[in-house]
Amino acid sequence: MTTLPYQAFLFDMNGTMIDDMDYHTKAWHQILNNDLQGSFSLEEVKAQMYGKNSEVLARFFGEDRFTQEEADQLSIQKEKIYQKEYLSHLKLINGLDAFLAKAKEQNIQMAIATAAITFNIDFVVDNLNIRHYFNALVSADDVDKSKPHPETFLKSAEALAVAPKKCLVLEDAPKGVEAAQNAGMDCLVITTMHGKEEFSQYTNIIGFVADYTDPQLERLLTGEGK
Ligand SMILES: O=P(O)(O)OC[C@H]1O[C@@H](O)[C@H](O)[C@@H](O)[C@@H]1O
Repeated sequence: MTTLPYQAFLFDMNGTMIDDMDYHTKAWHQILNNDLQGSFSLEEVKAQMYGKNSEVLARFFGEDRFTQEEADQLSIQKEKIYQKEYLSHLKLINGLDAFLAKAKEQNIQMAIATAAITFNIDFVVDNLNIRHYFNALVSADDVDKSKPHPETFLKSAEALAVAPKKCLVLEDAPKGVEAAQNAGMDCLVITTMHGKEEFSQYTNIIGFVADYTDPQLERLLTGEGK
């Protein structure tokens, strides 16, 4: 029997399972500038919007600007804008449906490990009818610190009862790859929003793919090498 290189796949969600990061950038841009009277460019927003929504708000306006309640309200407000704009475009990245089905057949444990709140995970998994593929869902609501802190990935590995070394993280963002590296996990990068050159400082990357039809992915499901 061939041994598979990884026992678990930990999927980042936004930008990795669905190609929606432009919609997050625009929703943040609207909240930060129109509702909160900031003056941030789309480029600044794109570079700084990683992690939990409360962390993003603190990064732009400082730790003391909002109470937890205000931050939670702004977070929901931002996700409602995002969901309304993105809904008619919502679909899995090419080839992911077949990849999930094959991984499930091979008994690979799978989790969604995201900085998004549960409200957005539900929006994605229920509209796309893919909840049954996942053995664990770890959201912003489940961790103290989000990416690049390793907590999201370590909690996911723990929930699946798989050692970090046996987990492969699938990510699209540099801060997510950094979180995987901090968790002692290998990472496969999906180049939806960030180019290969933006990841040069990381040592845990096993490959770059544009989508899930890339033949490189076969070896993860067949056990031929790592
Ligand atoms: O960890 P993931 O799945 O890439 O999600 C990240 C995004 O999740 C969104 O909900 C946040 O508002 C974004 O700011 C963040 O970049």
